[in-house]
Amino acid sequence: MKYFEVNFIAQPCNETITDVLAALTAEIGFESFVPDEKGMQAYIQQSLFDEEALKEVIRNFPMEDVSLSYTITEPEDKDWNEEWEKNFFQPIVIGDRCVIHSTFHKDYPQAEYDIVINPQMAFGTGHHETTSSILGELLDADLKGKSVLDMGCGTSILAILASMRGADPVTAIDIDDWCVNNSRDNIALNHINNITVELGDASLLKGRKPFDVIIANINRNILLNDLPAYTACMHSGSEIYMSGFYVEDIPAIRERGESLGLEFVHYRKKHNWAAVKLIMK
Ligand SMILES: C[S@@+](CC[C@H](N)C(=O)[O-])C[C@H]1O[C@@H](n2cnc3c(N)ncnc32)[C@H](O)[C@@H]1O
Repeated sequence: MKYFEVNFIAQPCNETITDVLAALTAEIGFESFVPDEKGMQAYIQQSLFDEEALKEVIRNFPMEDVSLSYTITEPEDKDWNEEWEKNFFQPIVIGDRCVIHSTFHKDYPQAEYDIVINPQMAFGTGHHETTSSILGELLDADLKGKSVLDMGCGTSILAILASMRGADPVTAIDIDDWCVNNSRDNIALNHINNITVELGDASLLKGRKPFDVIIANINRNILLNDLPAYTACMHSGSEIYMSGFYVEDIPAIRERGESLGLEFVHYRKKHNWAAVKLIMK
């Protein structure tokens, strides 16, 4: 999948300004944000990029006396995570029960669930707040014998933990072919044989049998848009765990869910990133 890198310069620049900029650009499809002392780099899939919407965000930026400019570049479509993966991806332990590491890590803590991930270009090493919050939910959930759908599976880290915790069968879907290929590699690395990986989006769900549990860590706008397709694949008592948005987005997600027959159960937060659990009534 091809991305644009947008390099924002903010004057003045501080953490509040880059946080607000990240929240507003996330609403128009930007996915990852790297703040620095001058501003922020942000990444968006080329197919989602709308420069008019970006100009609108800048024109209506809600903080006074902040000047924002940007340049757009196209990062090479290659395994640009490799350096990061080799140099910075350290093993991580979630909830004292689940360790995530890569094949090149030789020394890592032991835990009840041991997940091997070679992320390449796919999102999902467990380090991001949204992934670790949903991993925490999966560690608490009763998944034995339950059918699980992981929408926006990335590396399939969530699908893999669900399977290790007894979920069966598991379906993992992602819109990005890199993620689908990477998921298949990671599933094999973990010797799992009940996860089916598919390339596509919510339109693949039409006419499917209900899932007992749905996980979707994507972003606010895609979740708001695709939630009707997800709820169409739920039965009374099915659970849905969603993340990829900020705490201030919870009311919008909750309201959308409730209008589709879901009941809000609870949320978790990490550094202002939210994860919610809802149940079909
Ligand atoms: C934030 S990552 C989450 C990855 C992984 N599930 C995790 O929790 O770490 C979101 C993933 O959703 C995928 N995605 C984006 N839009 C999608 C859509 N409309 N339907 C399905 N997947 C989508 C992206 O390619 C990306 O892999």
